[in-house]
Parts: sequence; structure tokens; C-alpha cells
Amino acid sequence: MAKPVSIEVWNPHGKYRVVSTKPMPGTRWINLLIEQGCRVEKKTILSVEDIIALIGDKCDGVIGQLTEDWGETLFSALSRAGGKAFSNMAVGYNNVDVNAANKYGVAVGNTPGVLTETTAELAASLSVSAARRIVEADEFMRAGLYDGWLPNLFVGNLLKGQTVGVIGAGRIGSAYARMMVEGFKMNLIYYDLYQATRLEKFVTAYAEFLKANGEQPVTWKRAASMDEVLREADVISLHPILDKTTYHLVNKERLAIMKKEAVLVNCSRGPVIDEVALVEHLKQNPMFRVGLDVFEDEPYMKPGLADLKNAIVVPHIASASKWTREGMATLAALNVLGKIKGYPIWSDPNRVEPFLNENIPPPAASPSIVNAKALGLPVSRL
Ligand SMILES: NC(=O)C1=CN([C@@H]2O[C@H](COP(=O)(O)OP(=O)(O)OC[C@H]3O[C@@H](n4cnc5c(N)ncnc54)[C@H](O)[C@@H]3O)[C@@H](O)[C@H]2O)C=CC1
Ligand SMILES: O=C(O)C(=O)CO
Repeated sequence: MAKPVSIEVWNPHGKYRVVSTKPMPGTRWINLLIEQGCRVEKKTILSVEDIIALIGDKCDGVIGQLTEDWGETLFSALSRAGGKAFSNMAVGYNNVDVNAANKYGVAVGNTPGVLTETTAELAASLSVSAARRIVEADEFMRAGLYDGWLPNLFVGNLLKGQTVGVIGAGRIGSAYARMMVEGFKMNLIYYDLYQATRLEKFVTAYAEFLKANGEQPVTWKRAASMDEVLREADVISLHPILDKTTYHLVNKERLAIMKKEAVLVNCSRGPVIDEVALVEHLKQNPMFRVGLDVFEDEPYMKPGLADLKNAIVVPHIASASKWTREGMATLAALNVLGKIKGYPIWSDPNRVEPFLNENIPPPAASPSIVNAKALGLPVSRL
């Protein structure tokens, strides 16, 4: 039996009913829905049962979260309530069974682009923090253990001239690579199923700039295999989607081929790393360091991880800048609104800026619907 849920409601007499399963930052997303005749309701963390109760008998669209299991049960409930629109407030949608959504004709939205730089910045921060042992040093200082400067105190790794490895050089992976190459003059090695042409051009141009200024040019290489990246890189950041091909991509065997003093960062999804194997590897290799934003059994950590000084752990905050989180809420709301209104799908989900400019009305389109093709939804000509 679902427990009764207390709900905040805006525009109670709106024609369409849109529910958000969690409070989202900012008010623009609410205003955009209200202006178009929607009644908006929001709640906080919900179980599948709670979400079914929230959907009720009539619901036109739902804005959901990556913590929720959107599969057959929820899509059939939404469909029974007359809903044909769902959006994750996230770019990753491994929590969504898109085939089940297709079965019920429900459009599935996500929020690409608006979180690219914010997420890459956190990955870069974790890389530097792990390489330079910033969290350990902070704890040491606060514990009153600092007696004075010492040549060996918290000695870490220099990034300049070392190699940064990126696995999954899509939007976020490429943005991270640019930060590390340009910011720290690191050489790049990357692995992706596709060639990252723009990234390669960026590094080539930056290398020419450095050479022209009498500095050592940076280099890039597209690796033929993921193992090549793991063997050669000093700092490795994981940015693929989570699917069957990337589950436990980093496992015991692959950890063993990495450099003993490497830094590994994960801002993608927890299950991309076998976390039990990682804990063991960290114990055996105290100079190996990790920066983790995501965990295999979120919100929990595997036993032992929290005790390890060579691990930095943060609670899935990679996209947590104010601008980005408000933008994610806006994109998610507009995905749902667009489907309700029968708008076409925006033609390029990598170019969502027009939806984020608060000074102009957003385009009459859904910014990003991942199953648009499967549902035969029309594409915007804008
Ligand atoms: N920690 C956090 O708060 C956040 C996590 N994410 C995660 O980051 C992921 C990536 O986001 P974007 O860069 O926007 O997506 P994207 O689609 O632009 O990039 C993903 C890349 O992974 C590559 N890829 C897929 N399978 C692969 C494989 N087996 N081996 C190597 N590469 C593979 C794809 O070809 C693509 O280039 C999301 O799916 C999400 O799970 C995204 C935002 C914030
Ligand atoms: O967007 C995502 O995929 C996240 O993990 C949260 O920003």
C-alpha cells in the first residue's frame, strides 16, 4: 500500500497535469509550464509505489530523477493515466527502460549539454585533488598535526607533461580532456567507439600555439583499445554512458595493468567500476589514488572504501552548479511540455542554448527526446 504523499501544487486549475517526482532548483521550469496551462505538482524521493500514487488517474507528463526505476510498471501506470511524456532530469538515462517506454508510446527526455562543463570541472577538480592529495592534507591540517614545513609532507604527482587518459570522449569527456590539456599541458590519450575529431583538432591547434611560443607541444593519440589508455596514462577519467558494454569496464584485471601511481576518476556511473576490486587495489597500492563522484550501490559505498586515505569520495555532485541544475530542470520541463503540446523535437541535442536563455521564450520544441526516432516523432526545422 503506497503511503499518502504530501504534494506542492501550482496553478491547480491548469488544463494539463504535470508532476515532478522531486523538487528541482529555480522557478523558471515551473513558470514555463504554468504559462502553457499546466497544473504542476512536486514531491520528494519516492518509491515506485509512491510514483504510481502520484501519477494517479490523470497525468499528462512526469519529470523524474535518475534514482528512480522507470520501467514497465511506471510507464504502464503513466500510460493508463493518459500520459505520453516523461523526462529524466539528467543526461544519463540508464535508469530508464526505453523499450518499455516505446511499448506505451511514451517520449523519454534527457538533459544533455547544460551539464557538460560543470561535470567536467568536477572531474578536473577530483583529478587535481587526488594527484596533489588535497583532501588528506586538509584533514591533517584540521587535526592540528601540522608542525611546520617539511620536504616530504604530502608529496604528490605533477600533472604538467604527464598523460591524461579519457575513456568515453563524448561531450563531457572531451570537455574534461580540453581542461586538462590546456590547463595543465598534459598529453592526451583517449578511447571511444567514435573518433573525437573536434577534440583532436583542439589539441593539435594548442600544440601549435605552444610550439610557436617556444614551449614543449602537447600530443594526442586515439587508442585502439581501452587497455592502451589504462597502461599509458597517469590520470584516467571515465566518461562513457552506462550500458551492458561499460558495466565493470574497470575490473581487477584492468586495475592491474594501470601504473602504480596512477589517478583514476569516475564521474560517469558507479557500476562502470567494479568497486570491490577497486577497494582491494587501493589497499594493495597506497600510491594509486581515486576521485569518485559515483558509486556502484549509490548512496552506499562498498565496505572499506570510506577508510582509505587514497580515495576522495563526493556524493554525486558533478553537475551541481546552480546554473546547470536550474538549466537541467528547464530542459526536463520543456521536454515534457513539448510532447504535451505536440511540438517537434529539437534537431540537435548538443546545441540546447536557445532553451536556456531566460530573456527570450524557448523554442517551440522538445530539447532532447532519446526515443524520438523509435516513436516516429517529427524533427524541428528551427
Ligand atoms: N556524475 C554526474 O553527476 C554526471 C554523470 N554523467 C554521466 O556521464 C555520461 C556521459 O555524458 P555525456 O558526455 O553527455 O554523453 P555522451 O553521449 O556525449 O558521451 C558518452 C561517450 O561514451 C562513449 N561510449 C559508449 N560506450 C562506450 C564504450 N563501451 N567504450 C568507450 N566509450 C564508449 C560514446 O561513444 C560517447 O562518446 C552520462 O551518460 C551519465 O551517465 C553525466 C552528467 C553528470
Ligand atoms: O545528468 C546525469 O546523468 C547525472 O548524473 C546528474 O547530473
